[in-house]
Amino acid sequence: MTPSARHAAAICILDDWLAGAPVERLLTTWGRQNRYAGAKDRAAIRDLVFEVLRCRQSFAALGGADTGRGLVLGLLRSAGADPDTVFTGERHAPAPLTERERAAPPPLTDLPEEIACDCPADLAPVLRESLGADFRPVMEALRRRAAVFLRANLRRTTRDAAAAALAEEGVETRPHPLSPAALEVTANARRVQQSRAYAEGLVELQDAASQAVADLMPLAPGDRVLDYCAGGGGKTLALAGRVAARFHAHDAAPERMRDLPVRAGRAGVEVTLLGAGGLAAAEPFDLVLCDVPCTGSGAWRRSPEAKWRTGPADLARLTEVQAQILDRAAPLVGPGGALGYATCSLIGAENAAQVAAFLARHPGWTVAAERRLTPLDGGDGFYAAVLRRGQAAVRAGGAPLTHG
Ligand SMILES: C[S@@+](CC[C@H](N)C(=O)[O-])C[C@H]1O[C@@H](n2cnc3c(N)ncnc32)[C@H](O)[C@@H]1O
Repeated sequence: MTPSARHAAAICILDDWLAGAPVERLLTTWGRQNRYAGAKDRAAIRDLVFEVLRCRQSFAALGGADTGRGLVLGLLRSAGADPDTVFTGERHAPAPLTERERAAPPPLTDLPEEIACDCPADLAPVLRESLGADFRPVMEALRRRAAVFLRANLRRTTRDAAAAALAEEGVETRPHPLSPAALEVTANARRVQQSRAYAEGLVELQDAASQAVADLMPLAPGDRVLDYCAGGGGKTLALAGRVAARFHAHDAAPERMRDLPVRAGRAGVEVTLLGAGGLAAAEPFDLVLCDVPCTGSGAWRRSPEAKWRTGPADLARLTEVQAQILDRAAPLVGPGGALGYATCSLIGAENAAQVAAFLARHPGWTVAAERRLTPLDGGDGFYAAVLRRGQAAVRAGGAPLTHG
């Protein structure tokens, strides 16, 4: 496909997305309906669509319309490309620009801050309040594509040996400071899943901040561990990469754990899946981690669709679910054990305020460790806390914590 044809495909997909369809379904359907397009074309179209979604508001302003054409025009203008090289009207290319579309766009510096930095209007107040002085730089960081991170499976290899194995297959990486297991892919990320290192369980795809969250959880050999909101098991496997313990995974939607047995097999770890009925028989645990459902605002670079489809009503519903999960998980923690709480959110109501509300409902629990990460730290935005019954509070680095 020519670059123009790829942009034309992105315009169609974006129009359908604006009409309400989910982006992943649109991309899959487009691929099925256009079999002539090769893997490189599909990847390029996906990249175009995702880049637009990360910057929807500013691109709509630059392109003069919140439509597929307007957004792609805004994308080209933002990149300093000449739109006439794409909007040629030739076969499979978008129609030439109209006079109205040719009108000079407003400079980005003249746009309201929330539009210029692509912050959704509905959640802007809570994001501003939660991020303080970091609001603008974090929102700017969320406009850019996220790096690809790997977690070296330290039960099978070292980080250096995993990097060397990947390099033999052309995948270049460098260590990332957020976790002792984290590697940032610097070249040929698309080859990772076909690599031998991946097939043999030496590495897993996992954001570096997500790894840092797992690192914060207290864990000793032989511990009984429950990942209460396990989903695909990213956190379970990151914990299992640290020590030989007894790992259990649960999820209110058990079908979300369907890939976990295969991933655990590849990593060489054993994970027992527990349904709702199995929890009571398996407790108590030394660590119960609640990686709760959240707005995902810390991961909007990877899931930019959510940025425009999550609002205050979702936030209210999610904070209720988060509180319920903590209340249900806390009794599963045995004496001397820990309750872990994690979100990939940047919003205080889902993070420190959620933990503070739990402490208010459950006298005797304290915060033993806490960490807040934003994309300015390199990975996704995450919040994590470790709660214990009746212990003095210390921050992850050892400094005392105060809670209002
Ligand atoms: C953020 S995702 C988990 C991601 C996963 N821990 C990982 O690292 O790959 C949150 C998960 O919580 C599950 N969930 C939602 N409500 C729940 C509940 N009441 N109890 C347990 N799990 C729940 C969802 O099905 C979803 O899989």
